[in-house]
Amino acid sequence: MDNILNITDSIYYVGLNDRDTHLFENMWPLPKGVTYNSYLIKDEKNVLFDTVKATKTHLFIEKINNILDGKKLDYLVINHMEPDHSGSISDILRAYPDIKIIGNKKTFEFLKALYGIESNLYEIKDGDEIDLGKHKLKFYLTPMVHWPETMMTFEETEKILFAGDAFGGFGTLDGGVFDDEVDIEYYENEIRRYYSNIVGKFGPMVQRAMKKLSGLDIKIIASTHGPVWRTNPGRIISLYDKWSKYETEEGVVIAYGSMYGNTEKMADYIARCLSDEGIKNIRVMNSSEVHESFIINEIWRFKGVLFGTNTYNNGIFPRMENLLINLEHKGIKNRVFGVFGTYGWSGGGVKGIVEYIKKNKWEMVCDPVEVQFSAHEEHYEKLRNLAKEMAKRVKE
Ligand SMILES: Cc1cc2nc3c(=O)[nH]c(=O)nc-3n(C[C@H](O)[C@H](O)[C@H](O)COP(=O)(O)O)c2cc1C
Repeated sequence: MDNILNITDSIYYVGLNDRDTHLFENMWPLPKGVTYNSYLIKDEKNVLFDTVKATKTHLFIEKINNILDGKKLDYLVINHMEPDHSGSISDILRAYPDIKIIGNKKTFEFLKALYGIESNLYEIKDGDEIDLGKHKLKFYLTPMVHWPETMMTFEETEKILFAGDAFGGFGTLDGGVFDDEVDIEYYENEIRRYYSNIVGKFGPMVQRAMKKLSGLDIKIIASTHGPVWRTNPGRIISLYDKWSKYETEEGVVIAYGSMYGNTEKMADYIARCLSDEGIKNIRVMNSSEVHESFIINEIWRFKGVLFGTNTYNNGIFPRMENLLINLEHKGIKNRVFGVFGTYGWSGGGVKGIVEYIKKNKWEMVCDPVEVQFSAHEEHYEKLRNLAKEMAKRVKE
């Protein structure tokens, strides 16, 4: 019985690190890896919470077998059906053919459509409870955090919330698993990146879920990604509250696209002017170099957003347009925006960004600043003015 990690005396961590996958959802970079967390309660009835990505099934089942030590697995609770958590369900069913799979109506629709599984089902409704012996589970449906079937399970004796993807983040657990065992600031940035990239679009549904859970005396939050919060669960709850309300800090993100440095020159000048105005948090980010995942993360944090682009084939520089498409998907709100850029002959880059801003009803701090080929002495006043208007708004 080696390598067994207890969350409490009878609750075990059976998740795994993934340092091999480079892109989460084949899209979001994973420089620090990711975990697929799963948990097991041993009681009169033994229950597993979610599974792991199919690439990790073998190690996962080995861990479960070690802990159960010949005992049977009675239930599998599926809080979320995304394949990074549901990928081992078929194998669990093969290993434990008598298991009952607990989920809601939508879970079972997805289970059939994804894996063809239609047997061993135990359907629950919002607020239903199941007794395990010493432990008691209560189910809370939390749709669209961030899929339609998503739910959370509260274990009432030890007051632990099995939260699915909510409160989770990127980053492997390198030894430490609990919030008090790790440098939590190292994880917080990756938790916000996970939130903004994966869950961010669903802020109102996160708020609805948090209201539903607000009466619970939660001692431990066990998400399906990242650290387990046992010492300060209030910290991740308040961060989630802030992010899902689209609240901001004082600071400006300048995201730009530039082939030959002319638009970048404007970005650097504006950044210097913002600093003159007393803004300390300024992030100048090259959209060709920095994946939009990281730019979105910074935009989720700060109130001011400046977009810079050259003109490329009559339109926005493609890497910048990609960022705009993503931000539009995320439904970003409560920010103030500004635009600057360059063109050679006909223009179209700056105009294209302004169209995005209008379409999304995002607020602009002042008119855009556009120059032919490169900014010179006569353009600096306008750029300084853009920085001043932006600084004024983010300090409000
Ligand atoms: C491949 C390419 C395509 C371009 N397409 C246009 C265009 O359609 N319309 C235009 O006005 N300028 C166009 N330009 C000119 C650039 O927008 C201009 O040179 C600008 O100063 C480049 O800024 P940068 O150095 O920040 O990339 C193009 C330049 C290149 C290299």
